[in-house]
Formats: sequence, C-alpha cells, structure tokens
Amino acid sequence: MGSDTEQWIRQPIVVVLGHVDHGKTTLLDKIRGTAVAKKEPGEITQHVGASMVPASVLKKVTEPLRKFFPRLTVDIPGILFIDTPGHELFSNLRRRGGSVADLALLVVDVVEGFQKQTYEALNILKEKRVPFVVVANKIDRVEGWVSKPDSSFLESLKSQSQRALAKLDERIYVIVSKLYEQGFEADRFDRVRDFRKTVAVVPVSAKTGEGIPELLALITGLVQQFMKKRLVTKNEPAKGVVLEVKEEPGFGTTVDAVIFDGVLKRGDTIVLAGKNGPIVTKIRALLMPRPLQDMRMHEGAFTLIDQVVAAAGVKISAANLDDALAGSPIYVVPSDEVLGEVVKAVREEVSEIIVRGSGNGVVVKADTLGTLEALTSALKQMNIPVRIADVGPVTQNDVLEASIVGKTAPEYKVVLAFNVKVLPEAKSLAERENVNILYHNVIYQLLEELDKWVKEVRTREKMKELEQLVRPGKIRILPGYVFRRSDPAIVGVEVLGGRIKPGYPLMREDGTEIGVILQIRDKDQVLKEAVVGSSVAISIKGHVMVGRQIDEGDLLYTSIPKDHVNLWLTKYRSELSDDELLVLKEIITIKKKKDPFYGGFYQL
Ligand SMILES: Nc1nc2c(ncn2[C@@H]2O[C@H](COP(=O)(O)OP(=O)(O)OP(=O)(O)O)[C@@H](O)[C@H]2O)c(=O)[nH]1
Repeated sequence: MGSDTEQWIRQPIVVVLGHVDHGKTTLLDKIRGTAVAKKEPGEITQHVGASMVPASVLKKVTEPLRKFFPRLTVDIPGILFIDTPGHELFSNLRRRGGSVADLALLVVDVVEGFQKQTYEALNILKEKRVPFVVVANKIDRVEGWVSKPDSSFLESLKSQSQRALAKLDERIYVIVSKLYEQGFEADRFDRVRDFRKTVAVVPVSAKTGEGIPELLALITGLVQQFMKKRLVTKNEPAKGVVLEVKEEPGFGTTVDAVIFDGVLKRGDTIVLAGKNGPIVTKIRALLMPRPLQDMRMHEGAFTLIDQVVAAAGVKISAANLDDALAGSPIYVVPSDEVLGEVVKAVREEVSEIIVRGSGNGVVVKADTLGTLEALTSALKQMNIPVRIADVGPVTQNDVLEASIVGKTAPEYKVVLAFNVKVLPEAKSLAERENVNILYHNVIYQLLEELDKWVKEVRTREKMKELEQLVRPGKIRILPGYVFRRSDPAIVGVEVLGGRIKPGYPLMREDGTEIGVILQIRDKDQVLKEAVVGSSVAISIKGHVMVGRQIDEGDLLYTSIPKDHVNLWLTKYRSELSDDELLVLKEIITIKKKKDPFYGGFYQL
C-alpha cells in the first residue's frame, strides 16, 4: 500500500447463520482451528469479533483439491469470518440498504434438514440480498458414513459405501427441494454449472473437518469470480460498522468495529451514531487481540496498533463512546471542512431507522440500531404500522404513547421490547393503563407474540362490534297469544327468519317503526335471543298497542339502522347465515321504499 491511488482486493466478510444446534459454532471453531494450525509464522488470524483465514492457509487447505479442480487459484488476501453466528449479530452488520457481510454460510443439519430458523435466516438473506452458500453439516451422521477426518469431501466420498452415498444424496435432495420451494435453484456444489443461478450446497462435517477444504475453496472461487468489484478498496478514509459497544477495563467504553473499506488510523476523527445524535470523536487507540503465545496475564488481552486495513475486526478506544449504538455506521472524517457533511450523513442514515411518529402504530424499543431495523422491517412485512421505534429501555413515555394509540386502535396498544429493560415506572404505568409490553430476546419470537396479540385483539374487537349490530330478524305475532295489549305490549311470536334480541328495534312490513324489544321469554325463562324456528313471548317498549299499531298475525322485522346495514353488507357479510341474508334482503326492500340510499348500491 504505497501511494494513495493504489487499490487492492480486500478479504470478503463472511457470516454464519442457521438453526439452533445445527453446528454454526462448531463450524467456526473448526475453521479457526484450521487457520491457526496452518498459518505462517507471524500471520495474524485473530481479529476483534472476527477470525481471518489468510491466503497462505487457503492455499494449503485447498491444495489437495487441485487434482479435482486444476484451475483453482487463490488471489484474495484471505477470508474474514465474523465470530458470532446468528440473526442478532447479523442485524448489526447493517449497511445502508444492505449488509456489510459479503457472503453468508447457511448451516443446515443434513439429518434434520430445514428448521424454523433456517427459513428465518433465508428470509433475512433474501431481504438484505446477501449471496449465500448452504453448508450441509454433520455428514458424519449420515447412515453408514465412515469418516476420514480433515480430508476433503471429494476424497472422503471415494471411500464411502453405495448405501452411504445414496443416503447422503437423499438428504441433500431434501435440502435442495426446500430451497426450491423458497425460490432458489440449488445443487451439490460439484454438480453446479452456473454459480450465478444455482445455490451451492457443500456437504461438511464441522466435527471431523471433512468438506472444509471444499467450503473454503468455494468461498474463494465465488468471491474471485463474482465479487471482486465489491471488494476493491484503497488507501482512503475508512468505513465500518459498530458490532458491539463494550466496557473494557483500562479503556472505558470501547466499540468493536468491522472495517469494510479503506484504512483506519490511530488519531483519526470518526463519526458514529449515538443515543442522542451523532458522536464525533478522535481514536485514542486501536486494539487487536494479543496473539496467544505472547499473552501475559498482566499485559491484558490486547495489543496496540497504529492502523488497520480493510477488511478487519478491531476495537476502538475513544472518548464519548458511552452512548454509541451497535449497528451504527463509522465514518472517518478526512478533513475538518467535511465534518458537517459526515455528521449529516450519519444523522440521515439513523433517521431512516429511528421513528418518532404520531400515527396509530406500535411502539418498538430495541437494544441496537441493527435489531431495531430488523424489527421494523419485519413489522412492515406484517403490515403492522410503527408509531415509535427507538433504541433504549422502555420508558414511561413509551407506555403513554401506546396508551394513546390504544384509544383508537386497541390492537396496537402494545410496546415491543427487544433485549432492553423495562423501567420500573414504565412497568407500573403499563399495569395501570393496561398497556401490553411484549418482551423477548429472540426477534422472531417477539414478532410471533405480537402477531398472536394483534389477532386476539382484532377478534375481540370484532366480536364487540358485531355484538352491537342489529341482526336481521323476521317474526309473526301468533294469533291468540296476546298477553297484554300495551305498556308494554306482550305477545307470542314465531321467529320466521334470522334472530331477535332484547334491544332490537322492530318495524312493520310497511316500514313503520313500532318500538324496541324489551324482553324475550320462553315460559319462565328470560332469553338472550330467539332464533329461527322458535316460538317465544316478547314485550315491546314504546307507544304500541295491539289492535292499533300491531295486530295478531302481523309480520314484523328488525329495523336495522342504516350504518349497521352497511357493515353487514361489507365487513361482516360472511358473519350472516344464508337464512339471515334472505331476511336482510327483505328488510332492504322495505327500507328502500322510504330511503332509496338504504343499503347503498350493494347487491345481495
Ligand atoms: N456429529 C456431528 N456433530 C456436530 C457437528 N457439528 C456440530 N455438531 C454438534 O452439534 C451440537 C450443536 O453444535 P453447535 O456448533 O453448538 O451449534 P450452533 O448452531 O452453534 O448452536 P447455537 O449456538 O445454540 O445456535 C454440538 O453438540 C456439536 O458438537 C458435526 O459436523 N457432526
């Protein structure tokens, strides 16, 4: 890296995702172990939050594959693996409109196949448009498989029985078909013709090391063929992302960063996002893990360096980092003149994630910018609006906002808390205001709980609204069953269609209103409703007298208010039985005579 204009291809940044227990950590351990065992003296493989597999190791590990792939070359400087697998950390590798990760390894237990988090990971990768390779892990567990530790997959394949080969193919086929269902063409890596169209599935055993050479060769090959442009970087002010904010003895609050572009130097002025707006600070120290062999207890775990070149994982020590947000961009300010511009860029980027709105929607609080972004974008897909999205603990104000929303949209009277505390005052206010606080530290479980809650409240609200609507009903006053002529009139009726309930207004066949049902009785029993086919006695409140406004043998209908009929014809149409629909049609015909707009233009 001599002159300012010199360019180079950096290491691709690779993340590992997959379902619980499918072997993400074991795979990373194996790769790290390989890197340490095969590195040249003096080569650094341990970064902060990441591990490097240098080119020298890639060359050594992939050498045995040369007999299968003679054109195999290594011309990237290495591969940088992010150490912590999983969705949450992946969210923090955010970069405007995408991810800092250049490539992902989707680990699938070859025996168990696709599981819930495999799908979730796949969705995240789709959304962020991160290319990926599927690692079909635990091949040593395939029936009849005889392991050849640390050999290449293709080498190991030669000594397997026909039965084991068939079993493996069967398992891989299941994974391939699941990927196909998700919109991806996929195949075992050695059968792929066009890697731009087909997702490669690499069978490995993270435990025995079989297949690791192929996996590293494939990553190298894919990157060299299709990603070189993205990986070009030069000697310019660095860009990075905050993975974690950490207290470090002797250094105060530090940030662990992944640098994906340019060069980061001690003394650089950087801008990053903080809880209360952009933070401008000067790098006091850059720290890298101290190589294991010269680590002394009293010297601590870090070594000081003057600069790092992308791609790298590094710890930054600087003043004012207490409020820094994980998931925040880090930009180096090249000169004082552009400081304002850089601050503005960070502020704008953050304002796309943090929402302080006033419309109906849920309140979301998360621990980092990355998880907040992941949550809000998932909510968008679920069609759930967001009123407030912010980083930090759940406060009284959050609860208050949710309670305001609850007045008009009860289903959104909820605060989502992802991996953050709920302050005690907020908790007690939530109890008083009946605000639901959903807490979880797995994004998808939090979203599942929210979905359940929203559906529950919607059903409850619907039932409440439905309960208040007057349903279609048609009755006949039975001749010989007048129990009382007036104040109130009490008559025996037969329900000919639909249903009647106390409180329902009644009208005659000609549309004249005659009063409201006061009570329904069947002998001594007071009823909540009477449905088609039943004969009951009803009392009618209002100035109604048998022999005047009504008479024995008369037909009466429930007098459905205009706004109710509109709801029956639209939102709640499916709630009416065929029998009720027939009665409704008759009621509309009667009502239309007096009000042509009754029932609108809907056709039954
Ligand atoms: N037989 C066999 N076991 C494996 C292999 N890879 C991982 N395991 C075992 O599977 C279990 C889970 O592996 P982990 O690496 O912890 O899985 P993970 O995906 O990191 O799990 P979480 O961190 O909990 O999400 C452990 O008992 C591993 O020893 C493999 O290739 N073969």
